[in-house]
Amino acid sequence: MIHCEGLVKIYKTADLEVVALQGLDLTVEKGELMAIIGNSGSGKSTLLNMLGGLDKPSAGKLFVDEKDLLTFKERDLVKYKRESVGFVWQNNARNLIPYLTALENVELPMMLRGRRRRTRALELLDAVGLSHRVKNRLSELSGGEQQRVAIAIALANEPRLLLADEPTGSLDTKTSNQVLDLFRTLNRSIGITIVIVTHDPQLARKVDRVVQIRDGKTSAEMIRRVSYADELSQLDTEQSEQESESHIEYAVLDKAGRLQIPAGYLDLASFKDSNKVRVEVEDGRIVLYPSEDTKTG
Ligand SMILES: Nc1ncnc2c1ncn2[C@@H]1O[C@H](COP(=O)(O)OP(=O)(O)OP(=O)(O)O)[C@@H](O)[C@H]1O
Repeated sequence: MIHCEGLVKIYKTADLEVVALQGLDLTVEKGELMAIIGNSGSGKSTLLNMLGGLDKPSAGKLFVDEKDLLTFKERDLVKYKRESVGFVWQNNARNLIPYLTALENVELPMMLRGRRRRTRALELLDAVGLSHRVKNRLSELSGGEQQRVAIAIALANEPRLLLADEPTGSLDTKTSNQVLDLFRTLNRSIGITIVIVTHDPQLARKVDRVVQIRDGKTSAEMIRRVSYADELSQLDTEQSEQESESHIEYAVLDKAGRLQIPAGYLDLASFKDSNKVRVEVEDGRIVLYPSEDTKTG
């Protein structure tokens, strides 16, 4: 569904250049529900903007649904944004119009495409669990309910890809969980591919795969050992796993053979004061040893 290779984004301001993405590789399968995590400034929103066609990469490859976004003309981008992707933002003022009802808010993007709307808008509001609130103005809804309307709007034009930037950032834990469960339900029921950018490790636990970005590059991947549905059923029978056991962490090995050692591992005394490691192959494994240099001084 998504294939990025060596993606670079440089922002040029009056007197400086910021390299927000530094050769990022990422593949997302069709129908995946995945999260991108990373510290502030690591490049998460930049990546999401590239995936959504809101901004153009400076270099690299970016294919979504086998379409090469780097070759898109302005007209192709408008069509892509309108038909292929849906967005959900943390700040739902970006998605919603407060003085319109929930129903009118969902109808609006469909009107812009000249489509049959009322029935579909009602279906969408039902799908996000808001059939009892269709006539309420946005200003009369809670934060979680507004975010559900935002998700219904994002789905209005039947996109194949849903991009969410900190969608639970302004919600309390219980409401965040409900919104996340909704993402999961939609992912399973309509098979839509969902990419969520987040700081929230709890949110990251609820998806099948988490990709970590550091300094504009993918640095690690956590892949769920047990499906989320299985984990929930285990919770019911009180055989819950430890948090740390729900995902396996992988370091990312890039095409040039570069590997980023996970944060914390290099704090081991034997590795701490050297910028070299000895690399050996043993029984089909690649093993890293502290370099001899450290021992000899
Ligand atoms: N329009 C822009 N012009 C100049 N620099 C930018 C622009 N947008 C982002 N940057 C810079 O690019 C880098 C990556 O920013 P980005 O917003 O993608 O990070 P992020 O991981 O989403 O951070 P956060 O979690 O704080 O939102 C930062 O150094 C940021 O200051």
